[in-house]
Amino acid sequence: MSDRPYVLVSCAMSVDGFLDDASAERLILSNSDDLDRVDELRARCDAILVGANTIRRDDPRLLVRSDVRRLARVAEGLPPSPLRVTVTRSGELSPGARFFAGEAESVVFSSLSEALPALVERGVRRLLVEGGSAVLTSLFAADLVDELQLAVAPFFVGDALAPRFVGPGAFPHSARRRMRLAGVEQVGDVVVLRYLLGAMDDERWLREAIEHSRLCPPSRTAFSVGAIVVSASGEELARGYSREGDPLNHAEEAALAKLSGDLSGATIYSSLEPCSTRKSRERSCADHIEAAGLRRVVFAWREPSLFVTGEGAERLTAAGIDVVELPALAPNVREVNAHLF
Ligand SMILES: NC(=O)C1=CN([C@@H]2O[C@H](COP(=O)(O)OP(=O)(O)OC[C@H]3O[C@@H](n4cnc5c(N)ncnc54)[C@H](OP(=O)(O)O)[C@@H]3O)[C@@H](O)[C@H]2O)C=CC1
Ligand SMILES: Nc1c(N[C@@H]2O[C@H](COP(=O)(O)O)[C@@H](O)[C@H]2O)[nH]c(=O)[nH]c1=O
Repeated sequence: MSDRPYVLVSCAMSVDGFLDDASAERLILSNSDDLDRVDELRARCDAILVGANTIRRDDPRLLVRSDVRRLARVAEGLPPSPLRVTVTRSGELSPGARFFAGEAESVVFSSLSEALPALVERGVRRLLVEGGSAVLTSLFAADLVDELQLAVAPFFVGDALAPRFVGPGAFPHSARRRMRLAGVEQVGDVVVLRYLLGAMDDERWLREAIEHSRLCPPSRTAFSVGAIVVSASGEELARGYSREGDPLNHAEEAALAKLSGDLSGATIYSSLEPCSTRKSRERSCADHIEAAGLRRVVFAWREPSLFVTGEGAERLTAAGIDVVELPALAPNVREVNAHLF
């Protein structure tokens, strides 16, 4: 079992890096479309965490607002809104806070190091952290964030007493370990920057999977693919290559067959996009990945339509799995498969 969930930080800051102003009123930095984007993130996670001071200052509900999204969750057998989580050392939380009211469950921990494994125990695989500054500083400094979605609002706050996005800290992502920019989205007058913090690891593991594919017995009718399953804490769990042990085996299938138990925090690195249909067997690699409970897939090369039409990335995304494509490594995969072209 992984020791922590996939941690996605979502917050909005002013162009000069503040999460709020210093007044007692909550400052809305997002616009309505951006708040709707955050609502979608809420609907797709298992729990939402904020620091105790955000509860004291903002009195947030932390519920999914959209009826459609709440109903869709219920149809999937989930509660209408995710579990609400906070951390506090002082324990100073008002029982009348909205955090404790309404249709979602609420849970309070005394530290982040207690909270993360306990949430895994409760079945939380994907945790959305919305702030505030102190909690974000701790999580980033401890290298516990997998993804950051940062909305930048087009105005200044300019008050030294206001909370910054993060305070000072020894952050592992410095100039020497840059986060990977995975997307830039304009939402009206707000820009949303999406960063992946395990970026260096992604590239390293994917290169390793491509090297592993060199072990494949050559075939004129199938690709040579390598796959590696890595836990949330960065340990290799299993690896596989095409035709390993059986001439019909795919790499992802071979790797996953070596594993059992909870793989929800793990990532599978595959040199080629996982297949969505196959001629030789009934279940595709996309099926195997979904069935194994993996929530993250990283691959280098979209499957060229030589043998079947690949829609693995689309299928996995539609199943709520995070799919990351690193096309910069696609030529390396093509080189291993040069005999097919
Ligand atoms: N723009 C945005 O997207 C967002 C803005 N905000 C803003 O952020 C501000 C709040 O930020 P901030 O004041 O930094 O507070 P936080 O919300 O980060 O809460 C800090 C409190 O959380 C508890 N805490 C933090 N870290 C730990 C830990 N490791 N272990 C145990 N408890 C911990 C402590 O509670 P205790 O004191 O009880 O011991 C601490 O005082 C508000 O103004 C809010 O509006 C918040 C979220 C999103
Ligand atoms: N101000 C601000 C955010 N603030 C976050 O939203 C919480 C309020 O949630 P709720 O009561 O459910 O609406 C608040 O406590 C804080 O965590 N979020 C954003 O995406 N953009 C914003 O501009």
